[in-house]
Amino acid sequence: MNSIDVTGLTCDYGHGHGIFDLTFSVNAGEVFGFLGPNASGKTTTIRHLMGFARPASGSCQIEGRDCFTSASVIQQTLGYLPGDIALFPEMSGKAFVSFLARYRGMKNRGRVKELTDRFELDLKQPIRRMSKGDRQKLALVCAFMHDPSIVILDEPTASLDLLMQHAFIDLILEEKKKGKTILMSSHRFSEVEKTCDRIGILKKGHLATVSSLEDLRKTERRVYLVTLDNEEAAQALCRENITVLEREGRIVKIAVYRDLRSLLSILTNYPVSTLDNVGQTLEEVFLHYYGGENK
Ligand SMILES: Nc1ncnc2c1ncn2[C@@H]1O[C@H](COP(=O)(O)OP(=O)(O)OP(=O)(O)O)[C@@H](O)[C@H]1O
Repeated sequence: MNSIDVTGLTCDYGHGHGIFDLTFSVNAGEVFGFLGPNASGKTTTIRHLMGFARPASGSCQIEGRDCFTSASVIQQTLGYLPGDIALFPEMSGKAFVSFLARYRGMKNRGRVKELTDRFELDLKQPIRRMSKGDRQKLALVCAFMHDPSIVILDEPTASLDLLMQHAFIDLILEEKKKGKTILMSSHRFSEVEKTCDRIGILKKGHLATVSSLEDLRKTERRVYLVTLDNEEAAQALCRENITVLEREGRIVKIAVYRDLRSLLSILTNYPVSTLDNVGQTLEEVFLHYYGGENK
């Protein structure tokens, strides 16, 4: 059984906003990255997974339970980090953690100490006095303290500094080794690259792709570096009907889809000194799906 199943999930806010006919699943023991530009529908999807909203059509299930009709059961056991962390401001971190531990019926609270040490968080301070980063650390402690088998994280490192981002990556890799299932939305390519097995990319509420990182790297798109004899030729090449990613002096970086022949036939008219196939960074692949690439 998959841990998370999303089938035809739709929430139409009108004017093209929302999520449309999303279908994907997350296997047990998998870390699944959920990516997309701002307003592409990541939080809307996660809110449906948490059972906060009833789907307009389609459904989502966690371990076979419908996320909306079984929301309270799911919420009690799941680990969840919301995108907007609105915690009780007058409570101390400690009081909030105790409140949550009681709600979840937790007996063993050893994990709280381990997590606060890991993220260097002082739980004694009132939440209203915590920095944004501290509130995010508190939310992380709350998401993992009951050792859940499934964790859903909405931009878990948005407010963390570099050191703490590393602490987060270490935590995810340890949880992954323990067989936990994690779905996390993120804008940080490096963290996704280090932790995720598969990713789904959302664009304007539609799933642009669901793919393993391995397969993403081997996309049909190849990138070539063409070095010309002079800069004028490089400038002229950029005006051809090709996808130029960038030009630096005599060197032009070009994306090619499927067939190299049309590029080769154009290049026969140019003084080419070298042609190299270069590996793409994962960031370049993502940006291609995000739609930030110019012709
Ligand atoms: N309650 C709502 N009513 C109307 N429109 C909404 C509502 N919630 C979200 N939207 C719209 O739905 C779209 C998707 O929003 P969502 O918050 O899911 O995006 P996101 O991918 O999480 O964005 P970000 O990366 O900026 O956090 C946006 O255009 C947003 O304005």
